[in-house]
Amino acid sequence: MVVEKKKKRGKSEAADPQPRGGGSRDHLLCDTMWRRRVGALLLRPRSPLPPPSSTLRRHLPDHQGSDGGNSRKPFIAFVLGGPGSGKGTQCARIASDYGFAHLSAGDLLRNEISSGTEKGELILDIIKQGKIVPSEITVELIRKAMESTDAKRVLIDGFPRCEENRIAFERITGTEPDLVVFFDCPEDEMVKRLLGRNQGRVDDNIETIKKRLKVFESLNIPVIDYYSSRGKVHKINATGTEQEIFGAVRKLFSSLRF
Ligand SMILES: Nc1ncnc2c1ncn2[C@@H]1O[C@H](COP(=O)(O)OP(=O)(O)OP(=O)(O)O)[C@@H](O)[C@H]1O
Ligand SMILES: Nc1ccn([C@@H]2O[C@H](COP(=O)(O)O)[C@@H](O)[C@H]2O)c(=O)n1
Ligand SMILES: [Mg+2]
Repeated sequence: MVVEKKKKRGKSEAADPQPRGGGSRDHLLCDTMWRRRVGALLLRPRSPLPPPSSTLRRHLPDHQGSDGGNSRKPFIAFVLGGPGSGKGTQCARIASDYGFAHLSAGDLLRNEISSGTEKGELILDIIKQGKIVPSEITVELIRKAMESTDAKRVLIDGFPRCEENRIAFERITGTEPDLVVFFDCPEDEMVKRLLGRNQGRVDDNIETIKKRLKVFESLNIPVIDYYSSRGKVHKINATGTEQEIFGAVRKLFSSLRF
């Protein structure tokens, strides 16, 4: 199933998106420009990315398991949707009712900002602009978080945000998601929710929200389309109350064989 395009998501004028093939793509940078700026940071001598460690390998091969249960990889669900579509809210409920570890890419990046490192400053700068952090940084944070959980079911919330994220994840971890959940929400509803979130996030202001919506439309939707073409996407209507939406989520998760 290829996901219907933005018309169905009730686009508002707030986003003023550029056509995918044309117009200025500055706001769409996955990491081209930033790579230049952070070249030194990323290319600094450091140990090369290790091959999946034994802990991660235990999680990564086919999750059906091939050596008596010792090599089971966790069931991995990517959770996608526009900014404010309710990914974090629904993930918290899924984690609690279905025993998933909840790894939020945004939270992992924000934790890195709190560390006060040079990398943290770079991440803050990118998040303030609603752009996407270089994949090497995000995938490494996710890889470490996956390694440090024993959970057999993992939700990866807000990742992959662009094709480059997806490809880097698959290359570095050697695995793919078992399921992709897409919370489909109209833009005007997402804007309303974000402006009312009140959690002091540096990117919850109308200017940055507009940029995040454009980035979602231009870079994240192609990832959803990619997984749709592989039969992995389950789209959930993310309008209505949290409880109503969780009703649809429950239907999906109760039908899964982990
Ligand atoms: N169904 C809903 N109806 C109204 N408000 C909601 C609903 N679901 C979540 N919210 C609220 O909307 C805001 C955004 O929700 P949430 O943080 O879960 O979104 P998100 O998709 O994780 O956003 P982001 O991509 O910015 O992290 C929060 O304040 C949350 O409490
Ligand atoms: N894969 C990702 C995920 C997030 N970011 C950056 O963090 C911001 C906030 O993410 P949320 O999921 O918490 O909304 C997002 O706008 C990006 O700037 C990222 O770069 N890559
Ligand atoms: Mg979130």
